[in-house]
Amino acid sequence: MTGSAPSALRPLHPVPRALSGLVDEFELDARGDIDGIELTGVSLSSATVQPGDLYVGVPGRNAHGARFSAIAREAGAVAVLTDEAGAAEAAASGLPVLVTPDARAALGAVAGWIHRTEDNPATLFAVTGTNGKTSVVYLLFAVLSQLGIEAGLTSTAERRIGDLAVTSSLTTPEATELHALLARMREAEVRAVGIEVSAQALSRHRVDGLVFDVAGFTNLSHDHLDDYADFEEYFSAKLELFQPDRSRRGVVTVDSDWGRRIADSSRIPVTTITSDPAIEADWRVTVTSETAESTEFRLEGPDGRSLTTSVPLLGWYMAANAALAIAMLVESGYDLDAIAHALERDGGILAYIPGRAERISGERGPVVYIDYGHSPDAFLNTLAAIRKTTEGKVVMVFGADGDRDTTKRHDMGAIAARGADVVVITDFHPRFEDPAAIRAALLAGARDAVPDGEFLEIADPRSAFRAALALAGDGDAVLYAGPGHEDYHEVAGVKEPYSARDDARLALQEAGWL
Ligand SMILES: CC(=O)N[C@H]1[C@@H](OP(=O)(O)OP(=O)(O)OC[C@H]2O[C@@H](n3ccc(=O)[nH]c3=O)[C@H](O)[C@@H]2O)O[C@H](CO)[C@@H](O)[C@@H]1O[C@H](C)C(=O)N[C@@H](C)C(=O)N[C@H](CCC(=O)O)C(=O)O
Ligand SMILES: Nc1ncnc2c1ncn2[C@@H]1O[C@H](COP(=O)(O)OP(=O)(O)OP(=O)(O)O)[C@@H](O)[C@H]1O
Repeated sequence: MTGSAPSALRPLHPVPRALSGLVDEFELDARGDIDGIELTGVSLSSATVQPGDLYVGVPGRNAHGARFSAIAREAGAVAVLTDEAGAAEAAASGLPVLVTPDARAALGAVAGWIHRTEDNPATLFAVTGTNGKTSVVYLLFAVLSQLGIEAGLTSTAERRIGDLAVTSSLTTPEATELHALLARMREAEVRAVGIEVSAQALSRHRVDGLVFDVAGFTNLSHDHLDDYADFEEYFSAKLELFQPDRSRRGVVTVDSDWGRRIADSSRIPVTTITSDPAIEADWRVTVTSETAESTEFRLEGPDGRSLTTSVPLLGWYMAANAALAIAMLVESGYDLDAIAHALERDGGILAYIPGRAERISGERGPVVYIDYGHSPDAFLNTLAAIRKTTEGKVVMVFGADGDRDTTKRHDMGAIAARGADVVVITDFHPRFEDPAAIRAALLAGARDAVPDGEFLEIADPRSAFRAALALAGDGDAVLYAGPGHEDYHEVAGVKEPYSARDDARLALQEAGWL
């Protein structure tokens, strides 16, 4: 049930809005004739412009978007919104130009106006945190569907409306895509939407123009320190979601100091949740049984009510994620007893999360998981969960992103070395970096942690996975961390087709285990 083509979902029947109305509403400086022009959409990239769109040219790392105004016009754009720096290039396209001091900052409200997002009756759930966002969004979707509610989601893996899905490019879409998606969801009568909100999205105005009904926080650990100067700055970006201009209510996991700080510093009503018996919170989750196939847990609420259910997913943290999803639903007005009834009827939460500790193996041979975890904390948790349900040895295959936070590599290597019996280091999206240097950094972390550990270095991921499989047998587990749901491998700017899930299935067939 993974997505199809990587295209955005837009409304099928947009109701046009007058360009002059936009100018008045946002007091824009209009240059050129705007009379009679109607807008049916808005795009931040010339590559995604559709006829009737407003093209928005913002400055980027590589270029000013206004440079692509002529291409946008050829694709059907009817006007350009940009800043003063882009105005001349935008005007050269011959389109009318609207100027505003910071076009990216204006974008959320503008996209919301064009797509009439305020008319959307859906309940909006936002999920943030370093790990678990995608999982919570899918768990929200699953429980809502089991309640008979038409649901939608946007995640790192896909944008989904019921059975319709497209592959995602960013974790959180740009405001242009997000508002269009919500308009499409309104057409499909979606009543509730789970939205994965990255720190980058908050910092870059991607969720502007929305106020979420309930925001959820999972945790904070080492990641994205290429984008943020330090943890404090990364934390501040996430904290923004728990303020009145972004969300109405919050449910915050207080297992860590970061969570407690969010709960204390937030200026919206916050309900707390924990899976740590030593911590006080409004909601408490206790894992009652863990197997390779499923995790069962009990959730106790603030008013003495509780439920016991299970997720068909590996690890205590999936129980924590499911409990967070349920608490968010209750905070938005759904009844805990109704949720308990639906889950009991169905024998637990019917969730499928693409590429999150996804079990690829069958009945015979080692248990093989493909996971999207690419941070030290994700490695720690997934390895601990696999260790708990594995009698034999644990073999781990992984690499690290090129051109992304380099400071986490040493810890990733060290945690893998400590948690797995055999570690196979391979390439994972080296992008423009030297792949050998990335592997060396991971190996150094592994060797520093476990000097006499068993480490293999195999650059080609296909060969690396097969080498790992050759070392495993019945009762053992192989964890391939990093690629998750993805269907490409990015080397020097080229995305080569590569699905770890498909390749792992093929390797299991070759080995006679599938
Ligand atoms: C560092 C960063 O955030 N870059 C984003 C930025 O790209 P950029 O500044 O490099 O853009 P640029 O190439 O200079 O182009 C400038 C403008 O011209 C437009 N353009 C450019 C070329 C062209 O032919 N036509 C055209 O219209 C671009 O759409 C852009 O609006 O603007 C682009 C358009 O919106 C984004 O796609 C791009 O995100 C890149 C892909 C990215 O990787 N972002 C990461 C940091 C990110 O946001 N990650 C989080 C992950 C969170 C998690 O893992 O938890 C996320 O939410 O996805
Ligand atoms: N609540 C949690 N606490 C700690 N680790 C978790 C938790 N949930 C998931 N993980 C780990 O993080 C990995 C990534 O999970 P998930 O994709 O749900 O996170 P994410 O926040 O969406 O990350 P990304 O935005 O990079 O996709 C999982 O495979 C698991 O190893």
